[in-house]
Amino acid sequence: MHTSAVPALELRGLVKEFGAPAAPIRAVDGLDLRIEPGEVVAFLGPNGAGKTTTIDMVLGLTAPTSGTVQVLGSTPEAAVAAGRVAAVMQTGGLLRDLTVAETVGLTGALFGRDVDPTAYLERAGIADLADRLVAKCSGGQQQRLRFAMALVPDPDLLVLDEPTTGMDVEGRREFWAAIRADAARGRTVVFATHYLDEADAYADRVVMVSRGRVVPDGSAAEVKALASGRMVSALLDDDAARAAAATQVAALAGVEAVEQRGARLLVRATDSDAVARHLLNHTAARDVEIAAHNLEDAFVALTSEGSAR
Ligand SMILES: Nc1ncnc2c1ncn2[C@@H]1O[C@H](COP(=O)(O)OP(=O)(O)OP(=O)(O)O)[C@@H](O)[C@H]1O
Repeated sequence: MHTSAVPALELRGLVKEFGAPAAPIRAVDGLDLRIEPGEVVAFLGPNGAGKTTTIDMVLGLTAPTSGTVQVLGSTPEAAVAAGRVAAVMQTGGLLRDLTVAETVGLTGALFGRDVDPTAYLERAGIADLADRLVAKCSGGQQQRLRFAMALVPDPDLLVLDEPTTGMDVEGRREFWAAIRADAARGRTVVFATHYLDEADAYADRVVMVSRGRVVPDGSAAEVKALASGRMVSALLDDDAARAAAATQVAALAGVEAVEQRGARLLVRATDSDAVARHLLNHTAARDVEIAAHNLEDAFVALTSEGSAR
């Protein structure tokens, strides 16, 4: 990563509170982040982590409670007004009765420019849809149209808030192919997602956000490992038998963590079948359950272990 004098984005001590001052909800809780020009960065975090609130502050849609946002060396409002930052949001911004090409033409007019829509549609991979009505486009096609519109001011920074929510796998793949091809020309891209695979596949750098803060760097691989594992849980009523079983499974290959919670034994492991087999065959365990670890659990595990909060 190169360091330039003016970062594409710099967030310092960013805080956003909602609700009554007496009992505020802290959506963003002291977020620090610097993104260099040309980086493609994913904000990865579970629901309610504060991703959208952060993006809203980057776009000047809402003011921070405290802390600062600098976009390309200026305020968000100035950067947006100058067309230096543009966004692809999940919804809104489209008129159903226009065609795809007309929509891009109108976007140009809003910036006081007479643009040729074709070039933008090609870059978004939807040139073949030029004459289709917006209302007839699929969700994924509409997102690529929003992307084409965002390209019109030729922004230095492109911000996308969970742009592929609701798209099928093929739609997501095509959408990201268009974004990556564009980013290869040097544009800075910041996107929010709660798809771990998407962050992993399309970002140069993954910034994990949890409870309004950035989870310390270097933990992307840790979250991935946590999220890919399985949780085996079993009931062992007798305390001594449970303790003995805990010692036994801890020695099995691929077991990452063993915890006793009440009468339950919880085992995080890569080979959940081996753990379940051992518990059923060699201990008094009953009511054995195996569950996939999801991103949400992985974040909770990581942040409760690693954070000072
Ligand atoms: N206008 C609002 N008023 C009150 N609380 C809000 C408001 N906007 C967001 N919040 C709260 O702030 C927290 C962060 O929300 P935010 O939408 O930023 O998270 P997110 O990471 O984008 O989540 P998701 O992935 O679900 O979109 C949540 O607890 C949410 O309920």
